[in-house]
Amino acid sequence: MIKVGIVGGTGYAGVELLRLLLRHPQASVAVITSRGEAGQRLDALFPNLRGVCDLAFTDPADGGLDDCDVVFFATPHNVALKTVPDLVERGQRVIDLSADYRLRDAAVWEQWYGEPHTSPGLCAEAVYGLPEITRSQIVDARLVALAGCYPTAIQLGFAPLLEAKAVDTSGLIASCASGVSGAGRQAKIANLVTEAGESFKAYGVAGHRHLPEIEQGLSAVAGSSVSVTFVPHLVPMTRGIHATLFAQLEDGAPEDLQDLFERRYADEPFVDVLPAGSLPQTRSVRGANTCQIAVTQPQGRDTVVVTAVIDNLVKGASGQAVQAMNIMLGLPETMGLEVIALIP
Ligand SMILES: NC(=O)C1=CN([C@@H]2O[C@H](COP(=O)(O)OP(=O)(O)OC[C@H]3O[C@@H](n4cnc5c(N)ncnc54)[C@H](OP(=O)(O)O)[C@@H]3O)[C@@H](O)[C@H]2O)C=CC1
Ligand SMILES: CC(=O)N[C@@H](CCC(=O)OP(=O)(O)O)C(=O)O
Repeated sequence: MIKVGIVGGTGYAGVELLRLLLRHPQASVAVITSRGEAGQRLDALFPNLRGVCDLAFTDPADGGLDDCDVVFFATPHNVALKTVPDLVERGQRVIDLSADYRLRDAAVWEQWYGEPHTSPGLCAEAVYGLPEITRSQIVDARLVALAGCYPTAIQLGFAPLLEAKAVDTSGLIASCASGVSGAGRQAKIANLVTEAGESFKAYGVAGHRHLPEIEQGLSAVAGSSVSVTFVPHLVPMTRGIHATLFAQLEDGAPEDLQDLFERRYADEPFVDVLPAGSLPQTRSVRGANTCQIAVTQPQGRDTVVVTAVIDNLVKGASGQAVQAMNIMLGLPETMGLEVIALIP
């Protein structure tokens, strides 16, 4: 069995990791941390774990991660930065769900995250964790910087078009909406039912911290600089991201975009290209590690519209983290992830 540690076990991404790992046939959760709930049994905080898990939270300052084969960080930004270098040095394998190592240039990270980056050397070594694009590099990675939630949906949606050099890379547009769990479990007035409910709003229009990550990833796929206008929205639902992606087709683009997408993702267990004429909805992927995608060319004109949905906590975070772990350890990629989405 693989001994696993989770730093940040009281957050939404942490408890989702637990939901998946407690049923993973090859993983055994040895340590799960919380500063605020140290000593408390997990099932006291999360009653869905009664009878499934008799672990208690430990304080991250008390150690315990040394014996783990794989350590997941499900912590806010600028937390993994402080511990990951030591773990990696000791030969432990780390999957960081935060953005601490996602940007290859630490100076760009500092600009967007507003803190000094204390281990810039590891940014170059960290492997970006989006298996459908970086799988071969994840195999031997010591540190996986897991893709963000919006960046996952956006990159999976645009990748086939960019790989085929089918679209103008100077003017991609991504209009996306996220459920409220994307903002984490910490109390924030903006996320109260009374504030976010019965409402729909854009945020971060002038510049969201996922923009440099999205442009970095898409530029790597395209092999040239890609420019994106990214507008996120908050939608009053618990889970889910819906991405509507727009691009202008170039002369010489493949005629049959449906075929392009179907061929690109034919062997991907977690990407489902819907039949022509169907459009995805977030409820079809709730709880599952699936990205559903549709490609449309409205009225046969030169704008292509891709719609993509994921569960932000699964394919956008914890499911993708387990997928990366499976790849790193040479396990079947779908192990522990064969969960069917919840309807309704
Ligand atoms: N929510 C989502 O949809 C997604 C989240 N992510 C990323 O995953 C990470 C976790 O997100 P989420 O679960 O939503 O966040 P939450 O705010 O819900 O949880 C954060 C967790 O980190 C712990 N924590 C906070 N500060 C520290 C610290 N200094 N040292 C150790 N532990 C700490 C908290 O526990 P305690 O305070 O008790 O120690 C808590 O368990 C973030 O980086 C987020 O960006 C990525 C993709 C999607
Ligand atoms: C609705 C909401 O607030 N979403 C968060 C993004 C989700 C997240 O956790 O970001 P990472 O994927 O980078 O970890 C935001 O816009 O900042």
